[in-house]
Amino acid sequence: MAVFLSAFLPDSDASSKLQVVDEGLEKAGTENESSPYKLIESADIKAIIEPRKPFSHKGTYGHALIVAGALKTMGAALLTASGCLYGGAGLTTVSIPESGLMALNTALPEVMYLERSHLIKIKSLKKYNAIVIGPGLGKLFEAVCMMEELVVLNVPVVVDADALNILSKRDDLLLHLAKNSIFTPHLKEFDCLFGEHKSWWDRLQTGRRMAKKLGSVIVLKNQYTFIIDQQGDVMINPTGNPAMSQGGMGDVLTGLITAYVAQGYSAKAAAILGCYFHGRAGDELALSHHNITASQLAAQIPVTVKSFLK
Ligand SMILES: NC(=O)C1=CN([C@@H]2O[C@H](COP(=O)(O)OP(=O)(O)OC[C@H]3O[C@@H](n4cnc5c(N)ncnc54)[C@H](OP(=O)(O)O)[C@@H]3O)[C@@H](O)[C@H]2O)[C@@H](O)CC1
Ligand SMILES: Nc1ncnc2c1ncn2[C@@H]1O[C@H](COP(=O)(O)OP(=O)(O)O)[C@@H](O)[C@H]1O
Repeated sequence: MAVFLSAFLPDSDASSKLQVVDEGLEKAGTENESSPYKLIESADIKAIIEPRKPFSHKGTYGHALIVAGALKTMGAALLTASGCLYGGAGLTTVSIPESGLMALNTALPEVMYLERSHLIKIKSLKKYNAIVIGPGLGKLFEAVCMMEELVVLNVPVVVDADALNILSKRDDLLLHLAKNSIFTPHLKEFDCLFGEHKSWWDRLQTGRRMAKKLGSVIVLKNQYTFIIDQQGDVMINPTGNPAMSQGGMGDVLTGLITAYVAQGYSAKAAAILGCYFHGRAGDELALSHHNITASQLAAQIPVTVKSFLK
């Protein structure tokens, strides 16, 4: 049965109505004329996800650093940290303003703290297996400097929210960010970064071109989230629902994707796993909840992954 791309877009366009979406990620190898648009299926996730190993310890699952939060948006940093924690990273450290320290220790005692001033000690950042910057960070001069430091560090990063808005004004940073980074914009952030678009079809084509140019993965968030890989192929995430439309939900997704990067998955695999389980956790909760808070969703993630693996 053919699935058409227009079914996954909030608007339709003559071009999108003609595009067929392959079901499953592995179609490329089995059909002569494969489509660049692929629908993620549970079999694809089973092929990617690895069970936790019997002889393992916290070091096995990586150390994630989250650079996020400002005085009035500290919650975004905490939600990102909870996504990372519940996503199974071995160790999670957040770099937030000192004013958030008490909230961090109260809400998430498993998470460690790194002073903002230590972010300029580039060598000390090399020990992290995954770094994310942006949620609730603000656009102040300090945030721009942190973005500059991460470009100098030249390691792949997960870039979200305010860090995306900073990059939208700094092509020099955007183009020099390490390849295999992951960008996680919603519609407004995407258009801020790459220019206004009249249709979702146009937005997707820009996403494909930019993912190739940057050599990175773009996670274009929407009701159906599009994961665009370094070759410009588009993976469509089928999970998620309107009960999830509450603030902070994207911060949890960002933390979850970062957890998978810390655990050693490739940028593409981490983005696919993160989006799929984020939406699936929401779908499970929506069976008994009219709406879902971001914190609730984070706590559901290990339950969802466990039941999926059974
Ligand atoms: N607890 C905390 O600390 C939280 C902190 N947060 C942090 O705050 C920072 C700024 O966040 P922000 O909400 O002010 O700006 P932003 O998300 O850019 O939205 C601006 C406008 O864009 C639109 N829009 C948004 N999403 C859309 C979508 N999916 N699809 C389509 N349109 C969408 C929408 O416009 P409208 O559609 O209403 O015209 C909206 O009004 C950022 O760092 C973030 O991490 C939040 O995560 C919340 C919890
Ligand atoms: N109706 C919906 N259907 C599916 N997913 C949704 C829906 N509403 C929100 N989401 C998901 O929630 C997240 C919202 O992200 P974002 O807009 O960045 O939130 P925030 O900035 O508040 O953290 C995205 O991953 C999006 O796919």
